[in-house]
Amino acid sequence: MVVFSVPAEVTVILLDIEGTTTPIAFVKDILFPYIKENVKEYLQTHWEEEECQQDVNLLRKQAEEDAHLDGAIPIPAASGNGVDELQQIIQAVVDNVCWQMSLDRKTTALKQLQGHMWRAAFTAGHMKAEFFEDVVPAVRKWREDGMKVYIYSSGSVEAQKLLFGHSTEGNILELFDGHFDTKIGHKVESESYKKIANSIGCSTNNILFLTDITLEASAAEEAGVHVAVVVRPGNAGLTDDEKTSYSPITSFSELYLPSSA
Ligand SMILES: CSCCC(=O)C(=O)COP(=O)(O)O
Ligand SMILES: [Mg+2]
Repeated sequence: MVVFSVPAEVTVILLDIEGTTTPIAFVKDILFPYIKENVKEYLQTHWEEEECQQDVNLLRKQAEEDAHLDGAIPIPAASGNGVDELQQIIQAVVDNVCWQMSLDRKTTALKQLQGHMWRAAFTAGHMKAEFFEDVVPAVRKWREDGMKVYIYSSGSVEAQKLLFGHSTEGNILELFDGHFDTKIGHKVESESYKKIANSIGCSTNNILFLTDITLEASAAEEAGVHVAVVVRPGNAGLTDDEKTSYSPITSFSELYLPSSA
């Protein structure tokens, strides 16, 4: 049951994660609660480490940019005033992280810390990433048909590699030619897709982007990228207008590649 014929000029498939390869429930019920439940202890344990200090500095910079936003939580710099001050700063970081997460913000600062925190849970085998059942067979088939397959998610590249390296399907990292995150730009900005094409070494019209978010789809389209919007169980539904404007698919098996004929 083919519902989307992939244009012949497409040589690269670019995949979103949450709501596209992976159920939103896995992110909202497993990945995000892990952060909220463990962030304070993580900061207390790793505070002196260079990586943790870099994460905190990036969060502090983000907090300064966010100062004008309703409910924004500043992160004070240390003045060297002892244990009480340190605990206050840690609490401010915790509150800032929880505030950002309550708004499902996709800032590089938040995503970088989350990626570092998930490392322990994935590598210890406490968490295994989940994919919709059509995902892995389709990606294998696309690669056999000569497609390159990349990931573009708001989750940090480090987090993406943890996810695909520790999944219910095992380590499937080898299926991907590369990864992009918000360091290249935000997913709702068309410039990001031009930069991705440039980095891959192709034209934007050689790329097909699969995502569940129509704002991301329209930004990609504006850059000349082909898009198909993915509708999965647990995703927000599309409006009638969105159903008409985009090409909704419910499974990767609904894509038809001319090269596979
Ligand atoms: C390694 S992805 C973790 C999920 C996440 O943090 C996220 O923000 C997912 O966003 P996406 O761009 O994949 O929809
Ligand atoms: Mg998504």
